[in-house]
Amino acid sequence: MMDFPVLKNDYILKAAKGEDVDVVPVWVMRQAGRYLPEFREERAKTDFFTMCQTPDLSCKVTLQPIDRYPLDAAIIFSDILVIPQALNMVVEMKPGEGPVFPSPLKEPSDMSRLDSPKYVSEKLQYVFDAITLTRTKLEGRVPLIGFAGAPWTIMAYMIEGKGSKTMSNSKRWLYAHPEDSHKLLDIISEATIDYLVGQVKAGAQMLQVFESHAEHLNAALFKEFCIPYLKRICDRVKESASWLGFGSIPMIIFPKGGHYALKEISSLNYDVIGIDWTVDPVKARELVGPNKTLQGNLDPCALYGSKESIDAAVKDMMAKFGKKRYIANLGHGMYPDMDPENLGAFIDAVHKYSKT
Ligand SMILES: Cc1c2[nH]c(c1CCC(=O)O)Cc1[nH]c(c(CCC(=O)O)c1C)Cc1[nH]c(c(CCC(=O)O)c1C)Cc1[nH]c(c(C)c1CCC(=O)O)C2
Repeated sequence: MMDFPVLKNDYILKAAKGEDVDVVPVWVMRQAGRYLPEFREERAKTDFFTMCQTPDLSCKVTLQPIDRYPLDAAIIFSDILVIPQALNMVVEMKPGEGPVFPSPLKEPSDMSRLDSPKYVSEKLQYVFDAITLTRTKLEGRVPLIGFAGAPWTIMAYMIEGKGSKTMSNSKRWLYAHPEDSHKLLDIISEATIDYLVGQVKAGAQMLQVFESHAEHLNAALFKEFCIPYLKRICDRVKESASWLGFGSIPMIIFPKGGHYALKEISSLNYDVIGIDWTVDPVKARELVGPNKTLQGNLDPCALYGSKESIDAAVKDMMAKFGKKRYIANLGHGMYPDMDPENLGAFIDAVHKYSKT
């Protein structure tokens, strides 16, 4: 096990475990990103995936929001789509368009193009190196979060080849090729387990699994095509981390648009459930019960409002969540055209209402 600087702020780890904290911890999704001028300056010089593959650059932009704001966690700068890349698919980041796969999986026979998940950890060593470097450079200021996409979300990208309004290509697989869908989800899950365990070994102190495409499914599809894989990932990663001497690694599941599945998800071993802004925090608490930490859920677009309106929205949000078993966050990521000052107003408001 590596030797890292002593952790000075463990609020988020405590909140994840349900321990009492005197302030509500806060971080935001996409906190390292284009809304920050210092990120855009780096990004202007280097292609997106080259940045991900260069530990010095990944570390540098991961630390940018930590240097600027009193956040309670850092999240490693990378992308969920490094898993399809490690399975032998080409993914490019097109300006103004987002990620694009030039040759997506069209039919189940295309799965023969995929490499074995056995080699994923070797191929993603650059992420582990970025994590180790960043954990060192953080000097114990805050914990470092690692992450991966959930299997359905990754499968949908591999089949659609880009963002999609309907996900009808990938959903066609679920209805027309259920067995092959399970085969693909199994491959992605095995890759993801090794990848997340590798992140823990490299220094990640908490993990988030992004089920960003939950909104396209329903309770029945989620139960068949998501739950078993989310369960396998959580149980196997926790078991390996514990066996390797890292104790109980806190894990967050973020099912974006998955309001219909919250109760089912609460039966899994994730410590934290992230909710998007469409879910009422009081209803979410009823659904998941008292033994899970909730994370979220301000509408990111609230950051387009005035500082006063952000303050009022945070006050309302925090009254609904309460201060126990709660991690403050947005209901999804920052957008590139947001004012960095307004993120500061969000974080200040969380601190203000977490004290009173
Ligand atoms: C679906 C998804 C992806 N990537 C990710 C998800 C899950 C979260 C979600 O639901 O948004 C996860 C992700 N992507 C990125 C991070 C870094 C850590 C952080 O949150 O700060 C994380 C955790 C950096 C990024 N990932 C991306 C950027 C912007 C790309 C750029 O700089 O050109 C960043 C900073 C690109 C990306 N990557 C992806 C998309 C759809 C896009 C385009 C979005 C856009 O253009 O704003 C796939």
